[in-house]
Amino acid sequence: MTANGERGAQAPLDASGTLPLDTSEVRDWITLLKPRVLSLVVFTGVIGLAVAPGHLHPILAVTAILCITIAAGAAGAINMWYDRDIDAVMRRTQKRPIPTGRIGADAALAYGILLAIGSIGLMGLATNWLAAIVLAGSIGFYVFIYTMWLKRRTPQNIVIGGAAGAFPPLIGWVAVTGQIDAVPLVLFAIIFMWTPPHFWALSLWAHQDYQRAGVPMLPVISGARETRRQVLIYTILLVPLTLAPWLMGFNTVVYGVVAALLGANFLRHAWLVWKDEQDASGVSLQGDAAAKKCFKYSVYYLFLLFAALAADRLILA
Ligand code: HEM
Ligand SMILES: CC(C)=CCC/C(C)=C/CC/C(C)=C/COP(=O)(O)OP(=O)(O)O
Repeated sequence: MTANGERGAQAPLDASGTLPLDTSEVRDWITLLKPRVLSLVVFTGVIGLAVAPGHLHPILAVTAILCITIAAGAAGAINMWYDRDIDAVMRRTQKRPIPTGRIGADAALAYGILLAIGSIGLMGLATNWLAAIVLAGSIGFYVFIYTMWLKRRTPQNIVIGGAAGAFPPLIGWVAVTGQIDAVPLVLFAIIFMWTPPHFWALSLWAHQDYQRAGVPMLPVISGARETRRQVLIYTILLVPLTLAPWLMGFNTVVYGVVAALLGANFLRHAWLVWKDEQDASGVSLQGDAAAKKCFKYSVYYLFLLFAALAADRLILA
């Protein structure tokens, strides 16, 4: 690898005469799939599949999860292809494989498209074509609606476009049942409502990156104070919604109590973001410590909430 991150001409052959595996190259191709974000996307998909009524052969269930993983990764790769210009400007993203030249833009696009087509086709063959259609819809939503249309146009980009990340539990459910029911739509709505506090908490300290790249995220357009207010509002809307699976009789009161406790803590974090010591324009005087904690908690929160929902449903309900 050269100093600017580009690959040298040829990797040397090892003693057996074969090309040694370049692990950094493999890592770059994995990076294109946004593996860290994938963890939660796939986890919520697994839960949707696990709590759905009916039976799917274990091999087909694993295949369905693999398809959700590959599809979400493919969407991430196409997102990185399209956003390569702004990724090169933002500090958080400028070391990604395309802006550094370690992977060519065309190769990344081809990779994303191939994985997307492969995952949709395999999902249809392994489970049912409704699951494949919803899977295709979620890739399309993330790529066309969020990445190519809304992200660079409106601060509401993540509210509408963020719905892409809410699809996985619905896809998992449909893979088992072949139909769309009220419960997976509630799970969809929970992630939909969770995304704004998740992202806007982060955007409070990452806004300079977005400003530099010309991306109209909420703090750039409406300021930090309004962003804090929106974090709190969406968290207030989210918490009662998480009680719906219990109120609908899908879960027991045990889930209801766990959801309320996890939600109370999320509300505490959102309240501290709102109350953070600020200057006149709402910029934190505490290095955005409250927003950083709120963002971190948002990730644990969704993991724990979905884990509680599945444990309660599979063991108690
Ligand atoms: C449009 C909606 C969303 C936006 C703009 C967004 C943005 C971000 C950003 C910028 C980060 C931090 C840095 C990074 O890892 O690249 C992040 C982290 C994360 N996001 Fe989101 N996110 C969104 C929706 C989601 C959804 C729907 C999920 C899963 C259900 C999710 C799961 C995660 C996880 C698990 C992390 C932590 C990754 C780590 O450990 O670093 N995000 N998100
Ligand atoms: C099943 C399926 C296809 C799901 C796909 C949905 C998906 C990958 C959701 C994650 C949402 C996300 C990471 C948005 C950030 O994009 P960004 O472009 O704002 O983030 P960046 O600045 O880090 O690139």
